[in-house]
Amino acid sequence: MSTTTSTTALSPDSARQGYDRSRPVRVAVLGVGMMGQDHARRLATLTAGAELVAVSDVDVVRTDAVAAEFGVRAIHDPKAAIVDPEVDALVIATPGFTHEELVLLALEAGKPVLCEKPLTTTPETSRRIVEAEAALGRQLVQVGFMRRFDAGYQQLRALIASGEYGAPLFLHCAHRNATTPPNFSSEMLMLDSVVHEVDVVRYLTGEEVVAIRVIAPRSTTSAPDGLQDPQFVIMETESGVLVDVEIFVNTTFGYEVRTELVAEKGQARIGLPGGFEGGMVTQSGRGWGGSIPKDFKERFGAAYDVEFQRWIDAVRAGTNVDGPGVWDGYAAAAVCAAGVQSLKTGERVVIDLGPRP
Ligand SMILES: NC(=O)C1=CN([C@@H]2O[C@H](COP(=O)(O)OP(=O)(O)OC[C@H]3O[C@@H](n4cnc5c(N)ncnc54)[C@H](O)[C@@H]3O)[C@@H](O)[C@H]2O)C=CC1
Ligand SMILES: O=C1[C@@H](O)[C@H](O)[C@@H](O)[C@H](O)[C@H]1O
Repeated sequence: MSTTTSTTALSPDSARQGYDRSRPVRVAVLGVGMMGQDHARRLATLTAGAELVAVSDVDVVRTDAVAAEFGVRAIHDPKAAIVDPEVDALVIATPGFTHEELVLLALEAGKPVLCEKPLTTTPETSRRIVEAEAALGRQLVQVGFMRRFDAGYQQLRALIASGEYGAPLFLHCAHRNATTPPNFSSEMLMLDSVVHEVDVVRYLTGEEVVAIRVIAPRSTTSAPDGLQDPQFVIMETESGVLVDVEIFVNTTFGYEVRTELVAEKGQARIGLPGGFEGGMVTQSGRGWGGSIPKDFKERFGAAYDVEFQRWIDAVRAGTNVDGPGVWDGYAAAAVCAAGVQSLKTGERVVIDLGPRP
């Protein structure tokens, strides 16, 4: 049964003390659109040690409908959900531009957060979160860069780290979506989509991205008017690994995320049909073929599952984060902002992250 709460009394002391670890972590999901509903289902049905207790969305009709579906509380004011004494931890799945305010409130309430990517949409706002968490003196915020939990990316990282193939030289990436939601802007190809490759490059190489250039080729006729799609992104890491990303978000046919490593003594690829996304390659008669995932929920479904389980395990263990944190979110935001600048000017833009608190 769902109940409706519009405001809840602040209880910062009890929230700061953490929760009773003998029971499941009581989680509220803020923003129950496409991803939030998927995460709510994950928490309600799959993640061990978690209990979905509430959902909250500025769209109150949606809040009530999703709450009723899962039999949890509908909290109409997302800020009230953050300080609710019966909520131990939060998943933020609202649009990126809302993340700063919600994450800062969660930090103030002393509650662990799994915030969907991007951490925020500008380096300045992400930096404020980095500083707020540093001032608190403990990690509370994990960022939803789920590719770090994908078996393919984990294998590729281990291969690079082993040194067996020598130093990495190039990473060739392709990131293709079938279609985009309404209002998807040219900047969002960088801020919403390539932000994943920025994180992947940092995760795979263990290096920061120091420069970026974005080239705007001819646009596909399948893209809405005015949308620069595709784009070609070139990044350089600290040691000079060169990364190219074809970002193409209106392919019309399906979802593909590929990464190819070229190293001194070997090469490796992930994301091809039959690879780690679970696709199958078939041969029969005189034909061969495979299937292409429909979208990220299919391609990275297992990665989101692992991401959530490890996050809940970390919250139960009191470490709160087991994956990318606020610095990773900030670094990605800084690279993406430079990418947006480069898209406008066509120039190579150098990135300076400044000191890490
Ligand atoms: N990791 C991944 O692969 C993916 C991550 N995302 C990320 O997930 C987040 C949500 O994306 P979608 O689900 O696609 O968006 P969506 O538009 O489907 O849902 C967002 C929901 O948030 C609600 N909302 C807006 N402002 C709010 C606020 N201040 N407080 C509470 N609710 C608010 C909206 O009413 C809506 O229901 C974004 O950060 C996006 O970048 C999205 C797709 C895939
Ligand atoms: O995060 C995601 C979306 O927001 C984004 O729009 C897609 O391009 C990504 O592939 C997906 O993982």
